[in-house]
Amino acid sequence: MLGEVLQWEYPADAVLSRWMRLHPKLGMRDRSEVAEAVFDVLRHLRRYRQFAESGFGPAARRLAILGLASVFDRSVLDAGLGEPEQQWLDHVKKIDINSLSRAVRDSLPDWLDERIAVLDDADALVRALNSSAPLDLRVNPLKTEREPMLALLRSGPALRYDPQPTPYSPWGIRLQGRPPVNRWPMFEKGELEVQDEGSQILVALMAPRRGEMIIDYCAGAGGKTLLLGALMRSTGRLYAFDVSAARLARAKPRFARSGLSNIVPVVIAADNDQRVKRLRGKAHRVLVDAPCSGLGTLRRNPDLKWRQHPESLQSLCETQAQILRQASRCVAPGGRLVYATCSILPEENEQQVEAFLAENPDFTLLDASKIVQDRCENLTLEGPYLSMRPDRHGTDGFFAAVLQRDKPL
Ligand SMILES: C[S@@+](CC[C@H](N)C(=O)[O-])C[C@H]1O[C@@H](n2cnc3c(N)ncnc32)[C@H](O)[C@@H]1O
Repeated sequence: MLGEVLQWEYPADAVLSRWMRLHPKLGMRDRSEVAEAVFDVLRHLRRYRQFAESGFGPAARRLAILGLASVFDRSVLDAGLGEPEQQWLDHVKKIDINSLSRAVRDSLPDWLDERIAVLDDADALVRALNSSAPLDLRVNPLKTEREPMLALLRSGPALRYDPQPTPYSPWGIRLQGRPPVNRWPMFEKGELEVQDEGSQILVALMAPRRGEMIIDYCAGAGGKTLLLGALMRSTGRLYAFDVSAARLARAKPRFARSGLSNIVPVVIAADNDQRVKRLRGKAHRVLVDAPCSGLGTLRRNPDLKWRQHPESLQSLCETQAQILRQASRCVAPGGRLVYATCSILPEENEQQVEAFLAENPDFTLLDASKIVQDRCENLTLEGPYLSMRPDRHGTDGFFAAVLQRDKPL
Protein backbone atom coordinates (compact mmCIF):
# COMPACT_ATOMS: atom_id res chain seq x y z
CA MET A 1 0.00 0.00 0.00
CA LEU A 2 2.83 2.41 0.82
CA GLY A 3 4.32 1.64 -2.61
CA GLU A 4 1.01 2.69 -4.20
CA VAL A 5 0.83 5.89 -2.13
CA LEU A 6 4.38 6.79 -3.20
CA GLN A 7 3.44 6.67 -6.88
CA TRP A 8 1.47 9.90 -6.24
CA GLU A 9 -1.24 8.91 -8.68
CA TYR A 10 -4.00 9.36 -6.08
CA PRO A 11 -4.20 11.34 -2.83
CA ALA A 12 -2.84 9.32 0.10
CA ASP A 13 -6.14 9.37 1.99
CA ALA A 14 -7.93 7.90 -1.06
CA VAL A 15 -5.39 5.04 -1.33
CA LEU A 16 -5.67 4.43 2.41
CA SER A 17 -9.48 4.37 2.38
CA ARG A 18 -9.50 1.89 -0.49
CA TRP A 19 -6.99 -0.32 1.30
CA MET A 20 -9.08 -0.21 4.48
CA ARG A 21 -12.17 -1.26 2.50
CA LEU A 22 -10.19 -4.20 1.11
CA HIS A 23 -9.26 -5.25 4.67
CA PRO A 24 -12.63 -5.21 6.47
CA LYS A 25 -11.42 -7.49 9.26
CA LEU A 26 -8.93 -4.97 10.62
CA GLY A 27 -10.01 -3.43 13.90
CA MET A 28 -10.20 0.32 14.62
CA ARG A 29 -6.88 0.33 16.41
CA ASP A 30 -5.03 -1.50 13.63
CA ARG A 31 -6.50 0.90 11.09
CA SER A 32 -5.38 3.94 12.95
CA GLU A 33 -1.86 2.50 13.46
CA VAL A 34 -1.51 1.74 9.75
CA ALA A 35 -2.71 5.24 8.83
CA GLU A 36 -0.38 6.84 11.37
CA ALA A 37 2.64 4.95 10.04
CA VAL A 38 1.85 5.88 6.41
CA PHE A 39 1.37 9.54 7.32
CA ASP A 40 4.61 9.50 9.28
CA VAL A 41 6.49 8.27 6.19
CA LEU A 42 4.87 11.01 4.06
CA ARG A 43 5.82 13.70 6.59
CA HIS A 44 9.45 12.59 6.81
CA LEU A 45 9.93 11.06 3.37
CA ARG A 46 13.06 12.90 2.29
CA ARG A 47 14.88 12.19 5.54
CA TYR A 48 13.70 8.58 5.58
CA ARG A 49 14.80 8.09 1.97
CA GLN A 50 18.26 9.29 2.94
CA PHE A 51 18.29 6.88 5.89
CA ALA A 52 17.05 4.06 3.67
CA GLU A 53 20.11 4.41 1.42
CA SER A 54 21.93 2.37 4.05
CA GLY A 55 20.55 -1.08 4.87
CA PHE A 56 19.43 -3.70 2.35
CA GLY A 57 16.33 -5.28 0.85
CA PRO A 58 13.40 -3.42 -0.77
CA ALA A 59 13.57 0.35 -0.04
CA ALA A 60 9.78 0.49 0.57
CA ARG A 61 10.21 -1.99 3.45
CA ARG A 62 12.87 0.21 5.05
CA LEU A 63 10.59 3.25 4.72
CA ALA A 64 7.72 1.26 6.24
CA ILE A 65 9.95 0.19 9.16
CA LEU A 66 10.80 3.83 9.87
CA GLY A 67 7.11 4.77 9.77
CA LEU A 68 6.15 1.86 12.02
CA ALA A 69 8.93 2.81 14.45
CA SER A 70 7.09 6.08 15.06
CA VAL A 71 3.94 4.18 16.10
CA PHE A 72 5.17 1.09 17.96
CA ASP A 73 7.61 0.52 20.79
CA ARG A 74 10.82 -1.17 19.69
CA SER A 75 9.91 -4.29 21.67
CA VAL A 76 6.76 -4.73 19.55
CA LEU A 77 8.39 -3.77 16.25
CA ASP A 78 11.47 -5.95 16.72
CA ALA A 79 9.26 -9.05 16.76
CA GLY A 80 8.65 -8.51 13.02
CA LEU A 81 12.24 -7.57 12.09
CA GLY A 82 15.33 -9.65 11.34
CA GLU A 83 18.54 -9.06 13.29
CA PRO A 84 20.24 -6.98 10.54
CA GLU A 85 17.12 -4.79 10.26
CA GLN A 86 17.19 -4.19 13.99
CA GLN A 87 20.86 -3.19 13.77
CA TRP A 88 20.12 -0.85 10.87
CA LEU A 89 17.30 0.77 12.86
CA ASP A 90 19.63 1.21 15.86
CA HIS A 91 22.15 2.91 13.57
CA VAL A 92 19.52 5.23 12.02
CA LYS A 93 18.09 6.20 15.41
CA LYS A 94 21.54 7.44 16.49
CA ILE A 95 21.84 9.97 13.63
CA ASP A 96 21.64 13.56 14.91
CA ILE A 97 18.95 15.03 12.68
CA ASN A 98 20.02 18.56 13.61
CA SER A 99 23.18 17.98 11.59
CA LEU A 100 21.04 17.70 8.43
CA SER A 101 19.93 20.62 6.24
CA ARG A 102 16.35 21.81 6.88
CA ALA A 103 15.18 20.41 3.54
CA VAL A 104 16.35 16.92 4.56
CA ARG A 105 15.67 17.16 8.28
CA ASP A 106 12.10 18.42 7.83
CA SER A 107 11.60 16.65 4.49
CA LEU A 108 10.79 19.39 2.02
CA PRO A 109 11.40 19.31 -1.71
CA ASP A 110 14.02 21.96 -2.61
CA TRP A 111 11.55 24.21 -4.45
CA LEU A 112 9.30 24.36 -1.38
CA ASP A 113 12.16 24.80 1.08
CA GLU A 114 13.31 27.85 -0.92
CA ARG A 115 9.84 29.38 -0.80
CA ILE A 116 9.31 28.68 2.91
CA ALA A 117 12.78 30.03 3.82
CA VAL A 118 11.62 33.62 3.17
CA LEU A 119 8.64 33.36 5.56
CA ASP A 120 8.81 34.53 9.21
CA ASP A 121 9.81 31.80 11.70
CA ALA A 122 10.21 29.29 8.87
CA ASP A 123 11.57 26.53 11.15
CA ALA A 124 8.64 26.74 13.56
CA LEU A 125 6.18 26.78 10.69
CA VAL A 126 7.67 23.69 9.05
CA ARG A 127 7.81 21.80 12.35
CA ALA A 128 4.13 22.54 12.96
CA LEU A 129 3.17 21.57 9.40
CA ASN A 130 4.97 18.25 9.95
CA SER A 131 2.97 17.41 13.06
CA SER A 132 -0.44 15.78 13.17
CA ALA A 133 -3.60 17.87 13.58
CA PRO A 134 -6.38 17.54 16.15
CA LEU A 135 -9.92 17.13 14.87
CA ASP A 136 -11.98 20.32 14.83
CA LEU A 137 -15.77 20.20 14.83
CA ARG A 138 -18.26 23.02 14.47
CA VAL A 139 -21.74 23.36 15.85
CA ASN A 140 -24.51 24.43 13.51
CA PRO A 141 -25.64 27.74 15.05
CA LEU A 142 -29.03 27.33 13.41
CA LYS A 143 -29.70 24.24 15.53
CA THR A 144 -27.61 24.47 18.68
CA GLU A 145 -24.89 26.28 20.63
CA ARG A 146 -21.42 25.26 21.68
CA GLU A 147 -21.91 24.96 25.46
CA PRO A 148 -24.79 22.45 25.40
CA MET A 149 -22.99 20.49 22.66
CA LEU A 150 -19.81 20.35 24.75
CA ALA A 151 -21.84 19.10 27.72
CA LEU A 152 -23.46 16.44 25.53
CA LEU A 153 -20.11 15.28 24.12
CA ARG A 154 -18.54 15.14 27.57
CA SER A 155 -21.39 13.06 28.92
CA GLY A 156 -21.06 10.40 26.20
CA PRO A 157 -18.43 8.34 24.40
CA ALA A 158 -16.71 11.51 23.10
CA LEU A 159 -15.37 12.22 26.60
CA ARG A 160 -12.22 10.23 25.92
CA TYR A 161 -11.38 12.55 23.01
CA ASP A 162 -11.19 15.44 25.51
CA PRO A 163 -13.62 17.90 23.81
CA GLN A 164 -12.53 21.51 24.34
CA PRO A 165 -13.74 24.82 22.91
CA THR A 166 -11.47 26.11 20.12
CA PRO A 167 -9.62 29.27 21.19
CA TYR A 168 -10.91 31.70 18.54
CA SER A 169 -14.02 30.45 16.78
CA PRO A 170 -17.19 30.68 18.91
CA TRP A 171 -18.58 27.61 17.15
CA GLY A 172 -15.57 25.26 17.32
CA ILE A 173 -14.90 22.15 19.42
CA ARG A 174 -11.49 20.46 19.34
CA LEU A 175 -11.02 16.72 19.87
CA GLN A 176 -7.83 14.74 20.30
CA GLY A 177 -7.91 11.55 18.21
CA ARG A 178 -10.02 10.35 15.29
CA PRO A 179 -13.49 9.30 16.47
CA PRO A 180 -16.09 8.17 13.91
CA VAL A 181 -17.97 11.51 14.16
CA ASN A 182 -20.12 10.78 11.11
CA ARG A 183 -21.86 8.00 13.04
CA TRP A 184 -22.79 10.18 15.97
CA PRO A 185 -26.49 11.19 16.27
CA MET A 186 -25.68 14.92 16.54
CA PHE A 187 -23.80 14.68 13.25
CA GLU A 188 -26.69 12.85 11.58
CA LYS A 189 -29.10 15.51 12.87
CA GLY A 190 -26.98 18.27 11.30
CA GLU A 191 -26.01 19.81 14.63
CA LEU A 192 -22.32 19.09 14.22
CA GLU A 193 -19.90 19.23 11.26
CA VAL A 194 -16.19 18.55 10.83
CA GLN A 195 -14.42 21.84 10.03
CA ASP A 196 -10.97 23.17 10.84
CA GLU A 197 -11.08 26.25 13.05
CA GLY A 198 -9.30 28.25 10.35
CA SER A 199 -12.23 27.66 7.96
CA GLN A 200 -14.68 28.76 10.64
CA ILE A 201 -12.74 31.99 11.15
CA LEU A 202 -12.76 32.61 7.42
CA VAL A 203 -16.57 32.52 7.45
CA ALA A 204 -16.57 34.95 10.39
CA LEU A 205 -14.52 37.26 8.17
CA MET A 206 -17.30 37.18 5.57
CA ALA A 207 -19.54 38.77 8.24
CA PRO A 208 -22.70 37.61 6.44
CA ARG A 209 -26.00 39.28 7.37
CA ARG A 210 -29.64 38.28 7.26
CA GLY A 211 -31.43 38.77 3.96
CA GLU A 212 -28.28 39.34 1.89
CA MET A 213 -27.44 37.85 -1.47
CA ILE A 214 -24.17 35.98 -1.10
CA ILE A 215 -22.17 33.84 -3.50
CA ASP A 216 -19.82 31.08 -2.35
CA TYR A 217 -18.03 30.98 -5.70
CA CYS A 218 -15.93 27.83 -5.10
CA ALA A 219 -18.28 26.01 -2.74
CA GLY A 220 -16.89 22.49 -3.29
CA ALA A 221 -18.40 20.09 -0.77
CA GLY A 222 -20.03 23.04 0.99
CA GLY A 223 -17.98 23.32 4.20
CA LYS A 224 -18.07 27.11 4.30
CA THR A 225 -21.47 27.42 2.65
CA LEU A 226 -23.05 25.66 5.62
CA LEU A 227 -21.76 28.14 8.18
CA LEU A 228 -22.50 31.11 5.92
CA GLY A 229 -26.11 29.95 5.54
CA ALA A 230 -26.53 29.43 9.28
CA LEU A 231 -25.12 32.89 10.08
CA MET A 232 -27.63 34.33 7.57
CA ARG A 233 -30.23 32.51 9.73
CA SER A 234 -31.39 30.73 6.59
CA THR A 235 -32.67 34.00 5.07
CA GLY A 236 -31.73 35.80 1.85
CA ARG A 237 -30.11 33.82 -0.93
CA LEU A 238 -26.84 31.91 -0.82
CA TYR A 239 -25.52 30.64 -4.15
CA ALA A 240 -23.15 27.67 -3.90
CA PHE A 241 -21.19 27.70 -7.18
CA ASP A 242 -18.60 25.20 -8.32
CA VAL A 243 -17.33 23.84 -11.63
CA SER A 244 -17.35 20.33 -10.18
CA ALA A 245 -20.75 18.61 -10.19
CA ALA A 246 -19.24 15.74 -8.17
CA ARG A 247 -18.11 18.06 -5.36
CA LEU A 248 -21.45 19.88 -5.23
CA ALA A 249 -23.21 16.51 -5.14
CA ARG A 250 -21.22 15.68 -1.99
CA ALA A 251 -22.45 18.96 -0.48
CA LYS A 252 -26.14 18.14 -0.98
CA PRO A 253 -26.63 15.67 1.92
CA ARG A 254 -24.83 18.13 4.19
CA PHE A 255 -27.16 20.93 3.08
CA ALA A 256 -30.13 18.63 3.73
CA ARG A 257 -28.94 17.75 7.27
CA SER A 258 -28.25 21.40 8.13
CA GLY A 259 -31.90 22.53 7.99
CA LEU A 260 -30.96 25.47 5.74
CA SER A 261 -33.40 26.55 3.06
CA ASN A 262 -31.53 29.52 1.57
CA ILE A 263 -28.88 27.62 -0.44
CA VAL A 264 -29.01 27.44 -4.24
CA PRO A 265 -26.34 25.04 -5.57
CA VAL A 266 -25.29 25.72 -9.19
CA VAL A 267 -22.72 23.92 -11.33
CA ILE A 268 -21.06 26.69 -13.34
CA ALA A 269 -18.76 26.70 -16.36
CA ALA A 270 -15.18 27.84 -15.82
CA ASP A 271 -15.62 30.54 -18.49
CA ASN A 272 -18.44 32.76 -19.69
CA ASP A 273 -21.14 31.19 -17.56
CA GLN A 274 -24.52 32.79 -18.30
CA ARG A 275 -25.84 32.45 -14.71
CA VAL A 276 -22.73 34.13 -13.40
CA LYS A 277 -23.18 36.93 -15.94
CA ARG A 278 -26.77 37.48 -14.83
CA LEU A 279 -25.53 38.14 -11.28
CA ARG A 280 -23.20 40.91 -12.42
CA GLY A 281 -22.98 43.67 -9.78
CA LYS A 282 -25.71 42.04 -7.62
CA ALA A 283 -24.06 40.21 -4.69
CA HIS A 284 -23.53 41.79 -1.27
CA ARG A 285 -20.68 39.38 -0.57
CA VAL A 286 -18.72 36.94 -2.70
CA LEU A 287 -16.39 34.32 -1.24
CA VAL A 288 -13.60 32.95 -3.44
CA ASP A 289 -12.22 29.96 -1.53
CA ALA A 290 -9.84 29.35 -4.39
CA PRO A 291 -8.38 26.06 -5.59
CA CYS A 292 -4.82 26.17 -4.23
CA SER A 293 -1.75 24.10 -3.46
CA GLY A 294 -3.22 23.17 -0.05
CA LEU A 295 0.24 23.56 1.49
CA GLY A 296 -1.30 25.06 4.63
CA THR A 297 -2.97 21.70 5.29
CA LEU A 298 0.17 19.53 5.34
CA ARG A 299 -0.69 18.35 8.87
CA ARG A 300 -3.68 16.53 7.35
CA ASN A 301 -2.41 16.04 3.78
CA PRO A 302 1.36 15.52 4.02
CA ASP A 303 1.46 13.99 0.52
CA LEU A 304 0.74 17.43 -0.98
CA LYS A 305 4.36 18.48 -0.60
CA TRP A 306 5.29 15.63 -2.93
CA ARG A 307 2.27 15.91 -5.24
CA GLN A 308 2.70 19.63 -5.91
CA HIS A 309 5.58 21.09 -7.91
CA PRO A 310 6.52 24.50 -9.37
CA GLU A 311 4.58 23.86 -12.58
CA SER A 312 1.35 22.88 -10.77
CA LEU A 313 1.77 25.94 -8.57
CA GLN A 314 2.12 28.21 -11.60
CA SER A 315 -1.01 26.76 -13.15
CA LEU A 316 -2.95 27.15 -9.87
CA CYS A 317 -1.89 30.80 -9.63
CA GLU A 318 -3.24 31.44 -13.13
CA THR A 319 -6.55 29.78 -12.25
CA GLN A 320 -6.80 31.79 -9.01
CA ALA A 321 -6.30 35.09 -10.86
CA GLN A 322 -8.92 34.12 -13.43
CA ILE A 323 -11.51 33.09 -10.81
CA LEU A 324 -10.89 36.26 -8.84
CA ARG A 325 -11.47 38.36 -11.95
CA GLN A 326 -14.73 36.58 -12.82
CA ALA A 327 -16.10 36.43 -9.28
CA SER A 328 -15.33 40.11 -8.67
CA ARG A 329 -17.78 41.08 -11.41
CA CYS A 330 -20.66 39.74 -9.31
CA VAL A 331 -19.90 42.11 -6.39
CA ALA A 332 -22.41 44.96 -5.97
CA PRO A 333 -21.16 48.52 -5.42
CA GLY A 334 -20.31 48.74 -1.70
CA GLY A 335 -20.22 44.92 -1.53
CA ARG A 336 -17.31 42.73 -0.48
CA LEU A 337 -15.13 40.11 -2.11
CA VAL A 338 -13.25 37.75 0.20
CA TYR A 339 -10.34 35.90 -1.40
CA ALA A 340 -9.05 32.90 0.56
CA THR A 341 -6.67 29.96 0.23
CA CYS A 342 -5.35 27.22 2.49
CA SER A 343 -1.84 27.97 1.31
CA ILE A 344 1.10 29.58 3.07
CA LEU A 345 2.82 30.79 -0.09
CA PRO A 346 2.82 34.54 -0.91
CA GLU A 347 2.40 33.88 -4.64
CA GLU A 348 -1.02 32.33 -3.98
CA ASN A 349 -1.90 34.89 -1.30
CA GLU A 350 -0.67 38.48 -0.90
CA GLN A 351 0.73 38.60 -4.43
CA GLN A 352 -2.61 37.57 -5.95
CA VAL A 353 -4.40 40.28 -3.99
CA GLU A 354 -1.83 42.94 -4.91
CA ALA A 355 -2.09 42.04 -8.61
CA PHE A 356 -5.91 42.14 -8.44
CA LEU A 357 -5.93 45.54 -6.72
CA ALA A 358 -3.50 46.95 -9.29
CA GLU A 359 -5.89 45.90 -12.09
CA ASN A 360 -9.09 46.87 -10.25
CA PRO A 361 -8.79 50.32 -8.67
CA ASP A 362 -12.51 50.27 -7.76
CA PHE A 363 -11.71 47.73 -5.00
CA THR A 364 -10.09 48.65 -1.66
CA LEU A 365 -8.42 46.31 0.83
CA LEU A 366 -10.15 46.35 4.24
CA ASP A 367 -8.51 45.53 7.58
CA ALA A 368 -9.38 41.89 8.31
CA SER A 369 -8.51 42.14 12.01
CA LYS A 370 -11.27 44.64 12.74
CA ILE A 371 -13.90 42.60 10.93
CA VAL A 372 -12.96 39.24 12.41
CA GLN A 373 -12.90 40.50 15.99
CA ASP A 374 -16.65 40.98 15.98
CA ARG A 375 -17.04 37.21 16.22
CA CYS A 376 -13.59 35.96 17.25
CA GLU A 377 -12.65 38.31 20.05
CA ASN A 378 -9.45 36.48 21.15
CA LEU A 379 -7.91 36.66 17.71
CA THR A 380 -5.43 39.47 17.10
CA LEU A 381 -3.96 39.79 13.62
CA GLU A 382 -1.03 41.76 12.32
CA GLY A 383 -1.60 43.65 9.11
CA PRO A 384 -4.62 43.82 6.88
CA TYR A 385 -4.80 40.11 6.04
CA LEU A 386 -6.15 37.07 7.86
CA SER A 387 -3.09 34.89 8.08
CA MET A 388 -3.44 31.76 10.22
CA ARG A 389 -0.60 29.33 10.89
CA PRO A 390 -0.38 26.00 12.74
CA ASP A 391 2.62 27.18 14.80
CA ARG A 392 0.91 30.40 15.90
CA HIS A 393 -2.80 29.60 15.99
CA GLY A 394 -3.03 25.80 16.04
CA THR A 395 -5.10 25.88 12.83
CA ASP A 396 -4.19 24.84 9.32
CA GLY A 397 -2.40 27.51 7.30
CA PHE A 398 -5.03 29.89 5.94
CA PHE A 399 -4.97 33.21 4.17
CA ALA A 400 -7.78 35.65 3.40
CA ALA A 401 -8.21 39.22 2.23
CA VAL A 402 -11.36 41.36 2.27
CA LEU A 403 -11.81 43.66 -0.71
CA GLN A 404 -14.62 46.21 -0.90
CA ARG A 405 -16.03 47.56 -4.14
CA ASP A 406 -16.35 51.35 -4.09
CA LYS A 407 -19.81 52.90 -4.38
CA PRO A 408 -20.09 55.33 -7.28
CA LEU A 409 -20.04 58.96 -6.08
C1 LIG B 1 -10.57 24.95 -1.85
S1 LIG B 1 -11.79 24.10 -2.72
C2 LIG B 1 -13.27 24.71 -1.99
C3 LIG B 1 -13.58 24.13 -0.64
C4 LIG B 1 -14.96 24.54 -0.13
N1 LIG B 1 -15.15 25.97 -0.15
C5 LIG B 1 -15.21 24.03 1.29
O1 LIG B 1 -15.17 24.82 2.25
O2 LIG B 1 -15.47 22.83 1.44
C6 LIG B 1 -11.79 24.90 -4.28
C7 LIG B 1 -12.96 24.58 -5.19
O3 LIG B 1 -12.86 25.40 -6.35
C8 LIG B 1 -13.48 24.71 -7.40
N2 LIG B 1 -13.11 25.38 -8.67
C9 LIG B 1 -12.04 25.17 -9.47
N3 LIG B 1 -12.09 25.99 -10.53
C10 LIG B 1 -13.19 26.77 -10.40
C11 LIG B 1 -13.79 27.81 -11.17
N4 LIG B 1 -13.22 28.23 -12.31
N5 LIG B 1 -14.94 28.37 -10.74
C12 LIG B 1 -15.52 27.94 -9.59
N6 LIG B 1 -15.00 26.95 -8.80
C13 LIG B 1 -13.86 26.38 -9.21
C14 LIG B 1 -13.00 23.29 -7.23
O4 LIG B 1 -13.87 22.38 -7.86
C15 LIG B 1 -13.01 23.15 -5.69
O5 LIG B 1 -14.20 22.56 -5.25
